[in-house]
Amino acid sequence: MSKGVFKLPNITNEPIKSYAPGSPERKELKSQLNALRATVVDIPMIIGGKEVRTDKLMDIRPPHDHHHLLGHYHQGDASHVQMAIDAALKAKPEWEKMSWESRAAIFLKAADLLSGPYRQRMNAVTMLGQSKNAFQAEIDAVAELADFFRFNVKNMYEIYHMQPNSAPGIWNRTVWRPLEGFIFALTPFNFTSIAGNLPGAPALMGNVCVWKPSKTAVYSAHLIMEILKEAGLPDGVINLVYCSGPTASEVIFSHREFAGIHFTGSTQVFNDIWATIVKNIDKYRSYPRIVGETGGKDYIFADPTACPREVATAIVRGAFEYQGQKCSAASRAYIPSNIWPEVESYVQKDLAAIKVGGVEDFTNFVNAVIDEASFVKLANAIDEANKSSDAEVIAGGHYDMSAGYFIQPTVIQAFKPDYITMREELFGPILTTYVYDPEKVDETLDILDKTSTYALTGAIFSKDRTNIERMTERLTHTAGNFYINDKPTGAVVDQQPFGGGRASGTNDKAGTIFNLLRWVSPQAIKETFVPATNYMYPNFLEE
Ligand SMILES: NC(=O)c1ccc[n+]([C@@H]2O[C@H](COP(=O)([O-])OP(=O)(O)OC[C@H]3O[C@@H](n4cnc5c(N)ncnc54)[C@H](O)[C@@H]3O)[C@@H](O)[C@H]2O)c1
Ligand SMILES: N[C@@H](CCC=O)C(=O)O
Repeated sequence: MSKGVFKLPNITNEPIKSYAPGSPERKELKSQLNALRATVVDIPMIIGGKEVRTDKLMDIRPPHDHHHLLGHYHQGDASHVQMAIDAALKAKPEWEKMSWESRAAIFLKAADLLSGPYRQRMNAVTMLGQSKNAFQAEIDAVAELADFFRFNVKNMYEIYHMQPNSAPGIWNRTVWRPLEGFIFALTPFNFTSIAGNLPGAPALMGNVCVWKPSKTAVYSAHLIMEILKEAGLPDGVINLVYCSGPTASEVIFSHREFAGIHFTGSTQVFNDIWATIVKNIDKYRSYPRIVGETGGKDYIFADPTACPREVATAIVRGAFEYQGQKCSAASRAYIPSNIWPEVESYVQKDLAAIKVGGVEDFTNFVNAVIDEASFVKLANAIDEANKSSDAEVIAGGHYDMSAGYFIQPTVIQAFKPDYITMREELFGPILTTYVYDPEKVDETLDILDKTSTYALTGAIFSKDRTNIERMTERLTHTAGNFYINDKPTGAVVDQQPFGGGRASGTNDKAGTIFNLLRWVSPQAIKETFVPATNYMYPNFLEE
């Protein structure tokens, strides 16, 4: 129990290291990569703090080098999901009782372990397991995850300070109770930080969790658990299981104690989950909290005054960093014909210079896509564009999975604004451009608004302040994260709170109080110091 109203340590964004040639961090990271490549790891599930192994071993291989074996993980089944729920519910009473400052200390310590002694191991497992280059791993797996852990503590502190006023003679208080039951964290492959934040945020607020990571991000998920354990997270507060999504869903969504889902992933999976929860609503003790950040069809829109070099740089970084596998990645661009030849020539020049290959060679800007299923989907989209009279592949277009799942950064020019790759999320290094008549800015903004069901990120480029204001207003519902003269990726915790609307999610803004408020059920307490002793009020008295 707290005996003091404590101040938090100063909380700021984790500084990002450069990994420039000759830097100590580059040397240390390279030696971690070599060491991990020379080992075959065995990764168990973690349920109730115990390592759980099965006889079903699944390979872990780098997407950019799928002939190489990094290790195995132990695949569970429905019985392990049930074990995880039981372990979570067993840990719940003690965890709920733990003081806020101890919960805060665990997550602050985890952030310091991650950004300190574990930094290069975390980068290396993310690089090898998810095919991220050094810079992309650093901004995600270290900086953003440490930021989530630290800023969530700051936000919890602010929430706990949200207290009501009290009239004389009484004391009103708000107790920020965790939810009754357990939370299910269902996490995607593409961001180690998101994977750690989805169970981490509810746990910090006093909840217990079952966590099922993506099968292609088990390596980094396991390391997050190791760090949390070392930071002092009690056994059973977060339980890590590896099984198929439908297997986990079957057990979890029919459990009476299911209290909420913290999801990030594709829109269709989230829609199915929502429908299942609705179907099962009578089974639950309380109305479950449903938080999901989902897909995108993120855009860059340039007006006729935009600077071609700036637009081209935003396209190359926004569409192709991490192989376009950021939910925020630019995947459609609207460029007016007066600047298009110059924009295209800069993009072509940059793409000709970009190196594609494994993460071990730090000069590779683009690495592999996550797995064979994604590779096939992207290769098919390129083939379709090559066959279509409504589109033309104008850059890249090559793919090869003999050594790793490599898709060359590709630009498709669509001749119709509703060509399929202008509408549907592909989640890979493919950008589709539509060149419009500079006299038709307003009509093209309407087209942009109506072409896709998503509304996650978007960027406009212009040198004209009146246009900037007009476009910002016109596009207000098209993006939860909107950028003016910048690429649509790279949101930083506490600076550009992340999340989108429409089919892109519930927009609860990870890393903010809005998200944390979903994991508490406030209780209002009124305490009266001198209770009434007469039931009558004066108005009932006779004249
Ligand atoms: N909006 C955001 O903040 C944000 C951030 C990152 C990723 N994303 C989105 O995530 C997607 C890419 O990630 P992904 O490929 O890991 O997504 P995914 O939807 O395939 O998987 C997400 C999680 O759901 C599980 N899952 C898959 N099918 C399931 C099913 N039928 N039932 C239950 N669980 C199931 C997966 O095993 C994984 O753990 C993209 O659509 C991307 O836009 C969104
Ligand atoms: N926060 C990341 C997006 C995470 C989604 O995959 C960005 O803004 O680029």
